[in-house]
Amino acid sequence: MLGAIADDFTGATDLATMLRRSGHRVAVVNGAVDPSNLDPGELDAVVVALKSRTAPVDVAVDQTRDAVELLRGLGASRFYVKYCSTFDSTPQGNIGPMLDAAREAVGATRSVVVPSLPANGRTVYLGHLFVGSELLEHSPMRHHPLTPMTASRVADLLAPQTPEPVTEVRLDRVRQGVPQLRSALEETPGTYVVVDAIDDDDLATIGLATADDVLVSGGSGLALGISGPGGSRASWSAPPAKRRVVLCGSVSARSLEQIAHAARSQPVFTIDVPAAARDTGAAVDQVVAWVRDQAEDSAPVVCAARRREEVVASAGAGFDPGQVVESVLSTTARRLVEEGTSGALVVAGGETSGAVVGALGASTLLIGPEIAPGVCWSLVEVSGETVALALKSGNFGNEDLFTAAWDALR
Ligand SMILES: Nc1ncnc2c1ncn2[C@@H]1O[C@H](COP(=O)(O)OP(=O)(O)O)[C@@H](O)[C@H]1O
Ligand SMILES: O=C(O)[C@@H](O)C(=O)COP(=O)(O)O
Repeated sequence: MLGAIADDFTGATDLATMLRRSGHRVAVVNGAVDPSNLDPGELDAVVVALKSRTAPVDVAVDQTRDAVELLRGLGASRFYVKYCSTFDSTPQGNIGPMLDAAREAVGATRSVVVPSLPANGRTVYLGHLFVGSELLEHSPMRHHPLTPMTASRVADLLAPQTPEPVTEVRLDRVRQGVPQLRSALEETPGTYVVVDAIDDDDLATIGLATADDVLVSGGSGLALGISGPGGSRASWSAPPAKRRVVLCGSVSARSLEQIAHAARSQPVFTIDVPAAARDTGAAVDQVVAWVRDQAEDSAPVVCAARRREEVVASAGAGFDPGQVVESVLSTTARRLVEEGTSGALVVAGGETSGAVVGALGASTLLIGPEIAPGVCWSLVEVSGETVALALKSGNFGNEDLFTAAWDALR
C-alpha cells in the first residue's frame, strides 16, 4: 500500500483524485480522528489529511510522525509527502520540516521533490516553478496572506527549511528516459532532489524512475506516474438528494470568479466578518436561517468576501478574521448536516475544508467522481448519515464549478 501525507484537506482530495486516475483504490483519512471504520484490505492507497501547512513547525512535525505511524499500521510500505503545487511554505517551513520528519520515520536517504501539476498549469523547468506562463514569484501567490511566494527556484525555497542538501535534476535528463533518470538520481548528491517536469509524460518517467524509492514528495501530479493495480474502484453511490450548499472560505482569485459566476443564477450570502467576530453564534444562526429560506432546488453560496478588497486584514482588527470565518462556515456545515437541511456541500479553500471536515467529525472520505483536475466528490459518514463533500483548492476548477459540480454527483 502507498501511504500519503497531505498538508491540507483539499490537497489530500487532490492527491486522491490523481491516485484514483492512476489505478488506485484510495481513501482519505482525517489525521485528527481515529480511522476505525477503514478496511485497508480494500485499498491500494491511503492519504492522511493534516491541517499542517501553516501550523507551528513542531506541530507539523509531530503530525507527520503520527501520520507515518498510522499509515504503517495500515500496511503502507511506500510513502508520499504531498504539498502544494505552488510550494506554499515560508523559510521556516513546513515543507522542509515535514520532509525531514517523514524521511527519518520511514528510513529513506533521499526524496525527489516534484511540485509540478501540468493539468493546472504548474510546471518546473530549470528548477524554477511556473504558474501558467509566469514564474511563481510573479503569480498571485506573491500576495498570499499566510505563505507569500516571492521566489521561484524550488531549491532556494526549500534550502532554508532544512539542514539537508538540496540539488536539482534538469529536464534533459528526465527526457532521456527511465534508466537514465534513475542513474542521474543515483549520481546526484543531495537528500532532496528537485526534478524538472513540464508535462504528464515527464511525471510518468519520474514515477517509474522512483518506483523503488521508499519516499517521494510532490504536488499531486507525481501520483499520475505511480501505477496502481487498476482493480475495480471502491463503490460509489450518491447520497439521497438534499439541499446543495457551497461554503466558500477561499478568497483566491479563482474562487472569487467562481462566486461571481454562481451569483448570476444562485443566491449568495456574504458573512459580515466584524459582526461575526462579535457574536459568532448569531452569525451562524443567520446563515443557517438564510440557507433554509432558499429554494429547495437552488445551490446557495455562502462566502465572506466577493472581492479581494472585502478581505479583512488581521493587523489591527483585534480578532483573527480567518479563524472567525472558518468558525462560522464549519459550524454552519455541522448545523446544516445535523438538522438534515443539507446532504451535499462544496467547500472551497484548504484551511476552510480542514475546519469543515473537523467540525463534521468525519474520519474517512471515500473518493468518488472527479469534478475538475484535482477536485472530486467524496462521501463521509456524519452521525450515521452519508454526506457528499467536494473540497476545492482555492485556485482549482473552471469558473462555473459552483454550479456545475452537482452534475458529477449523480
Ligand atoms: N472576508 C475575509 N476576511 C478575512 N479572512 C477571510 C475572509 N474570507 C475568508 N477568509 C479566510 O481566508 C482563509 C482562506 O484560506 P483557505 O480556506 O485555505 O483558502 P485557499 O485554499 O484559497 O488558500 C481562511 O482562513 C478563511 O477563513
Ligand atoms: O497542490 C495543489 O495546488 C493543491 O492540492 C493545494 O494544496 C492547494 O492549496 P489550497 O489552495 O490552499 O487549497
